Amino acid sequence: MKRWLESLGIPKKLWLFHLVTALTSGIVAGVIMILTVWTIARGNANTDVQIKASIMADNILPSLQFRDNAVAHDILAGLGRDRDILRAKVIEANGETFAEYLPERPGLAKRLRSKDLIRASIPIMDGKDRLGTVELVRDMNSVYRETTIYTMAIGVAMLVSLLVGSLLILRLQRSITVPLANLTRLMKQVSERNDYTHRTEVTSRDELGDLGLSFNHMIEQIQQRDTALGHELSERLRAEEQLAHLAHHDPVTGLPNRHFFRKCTQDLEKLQGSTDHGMALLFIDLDNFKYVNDTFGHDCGDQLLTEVAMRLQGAVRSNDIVVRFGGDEFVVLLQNVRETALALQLAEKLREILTRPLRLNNQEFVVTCSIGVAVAPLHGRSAEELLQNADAAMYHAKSGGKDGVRLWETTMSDQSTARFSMEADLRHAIDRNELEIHYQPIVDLASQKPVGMEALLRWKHPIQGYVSPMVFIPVAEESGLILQIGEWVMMEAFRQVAAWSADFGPLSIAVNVSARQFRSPNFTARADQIARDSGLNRDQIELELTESMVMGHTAEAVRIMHELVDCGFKLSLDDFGTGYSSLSYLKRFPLNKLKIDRSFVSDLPDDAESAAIAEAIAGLAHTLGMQVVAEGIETLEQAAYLADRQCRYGQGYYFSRPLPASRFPAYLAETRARLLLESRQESSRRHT
Ligand SMILES: Nc1nc2c(ncn2[C@@H]2O[C@@H]3COP(=O)(O)O[C@H]4[C@@H](O)[C@H](n5cnc6c(=O)[nH]c(N)nc65)O[C@@H]4COP(=O)(O)O[C@H]3[C@H]2O)c(=O)[nH]1
Repeated sequence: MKRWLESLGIPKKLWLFHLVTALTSGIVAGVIMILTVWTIARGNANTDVQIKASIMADNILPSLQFRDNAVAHDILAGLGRDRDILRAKVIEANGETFAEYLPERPGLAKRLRSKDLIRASIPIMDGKDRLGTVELVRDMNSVYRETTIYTMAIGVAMLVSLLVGSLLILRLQRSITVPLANLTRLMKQVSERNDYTHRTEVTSRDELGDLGLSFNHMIEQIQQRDTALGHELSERLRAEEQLAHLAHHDPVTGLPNRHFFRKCTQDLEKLQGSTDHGMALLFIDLDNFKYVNDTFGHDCGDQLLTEVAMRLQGAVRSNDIVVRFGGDEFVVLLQNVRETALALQLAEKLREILTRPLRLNNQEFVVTCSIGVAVAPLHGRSAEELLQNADAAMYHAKSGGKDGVRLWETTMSDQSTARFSMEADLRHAIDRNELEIHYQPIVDLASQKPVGMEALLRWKHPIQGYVSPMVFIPVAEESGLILQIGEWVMMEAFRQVAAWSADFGPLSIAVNVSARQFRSPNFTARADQIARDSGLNRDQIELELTESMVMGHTAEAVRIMHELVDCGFKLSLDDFGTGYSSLSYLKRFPLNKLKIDRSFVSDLPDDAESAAIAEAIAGLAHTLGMQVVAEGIETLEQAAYLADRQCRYGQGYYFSRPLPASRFPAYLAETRARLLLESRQESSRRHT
């Protein structure tokens, strides 16, 4: 029963409740009312018969006194109009019937035998004497009638109230079930379809109305959270995608990066077992990217890289992979290429495409590149091995004059290893006192007097002997060791020249500064501190910069140069004329000297072109208020030629090779003595 009740819906429960309540209360009330009506009707009938009997007793008294029973009978017959009176009788005191009236009613005898009769017996008194008794008998018909009528009225009232109650219940039931059904439908929509757009209609202000409002509010909040969550989720997904893209792609060119390359080659190797199916790897390094980047700024450099990336991608097949491997390094993985001839042919094609002129910042550039090629399985069975070998081949292409393609050969690995071991050895060079500075005099060309010197670094390798700075300075630059080495050179040279200046009078010292040193954040402060510690005057110190390091990021370079000049250092521009000198910039630089590169000096005075260049540089420097130093003077003619063309200073083997510190004082002393002697001889010749 309980289960059955629980399984019923609210409308049916309401109906059941209503029926049970209405019927129970109707029946109870009906029974009580019928009983009450019955009791009252019976009481009324009883009273009525008593009253009638009393009246009859009073009326019949004379008939009894005069013993006229006919009159008595007539009086009794007057009760005949009352349909409920069944018998009226006058009994004398002696018990004999004086008069009796029996109305003519159908079934009177049967009715008189009924148990439900009301009897009234009233004495007929004459004063204090009782003459007889009036006896009336009536049946219960009127009581039954009355009770029946009431019962029917109650029944009708009950039916009407049941009907009205049902209508009310129907309304009540609708006012409950409709909002509940709406809520249920909405909830299903939310839970099954995650659709938060709908709201339930709130029509009442009762608890159900509150429930509807609360539900709508809840949906509203869920919708907002859902939207926010969805937004957040899509943001996060986008960020994750972006991160994944960034982790595997180069932001400048959009090409896959080295991480992508490694992952991709690992996947390929897993898939295909090894590289036996054929794979060629091209390692491409741009030859003059650093110059473009330093001279024309990073934006220009980035444009160049993007253009290179586009050209490479446009030139390979769709299943080949082009990767930006590092700064100006690109790797191209050619799939299903087994023949070295084909790989070389493709590499040559790429080299040719890359060297086609391109325009950046309204200027035309030609970018050359060096390409190393390694082909599987001949030059390596794994992508990593191929990469190393192609890299080594690329180095050889570069050191062989750049702008070329080289196929990997077994001997190359040894040379690459040698480069790495050089870097490792160089790290210990300072600690192991393997570095030395040699000093090359700088001479006043007119008087031939040494006025200063250039510090030139030497590395005395324990096994290889003297290693040229042309070889180890690039390694030091690339590895960052140049910062430490450069500081050591300044410390050693400043200290040394301070000591010689004390003995020989003020001498100037020119120190080469590398690009990396120049751009290091605290270069000026460090140089200033080292100069202070050495005791050497700042105006004796000349820092040699190169064109490429000051032409790029000009504003920043000019700022650093001014910082150095403000500290009291002199600045000179080394190897002038070999780079891509922008003369318009030159006048913005606070330079003290221009150094004519020895390549223009070596062919002097016969080569007209070199002579014109040397002369132009000297003239330009003169116009800009700078002094000129010619490098690489090897002959008297060169010295004389340059001296005649506004070139005040010179250095070169003609005057002296770079000398170790131990021999430099002797050189100074001898030169001075010689010059003194020569000047005395000259003056005595004049006098004679
Ligand atoms: N053929 C010929 N050569 C002559 C003559 N006179 C001088 N030289 C050589 O010319 C180079 C001049 O130095 P540089 O142009 O600054 O070029 C330098 C400079 O760029 C760099 N370098 C040397 N020492 C340092 C240093 O301490 N720091 C930095 N950053 N670079 C250095 O290494 C380069 C090469 O230095 P070195 O091999 O010492 O070569 C030196 C010098 O030995 C001559 O008459 N004929």
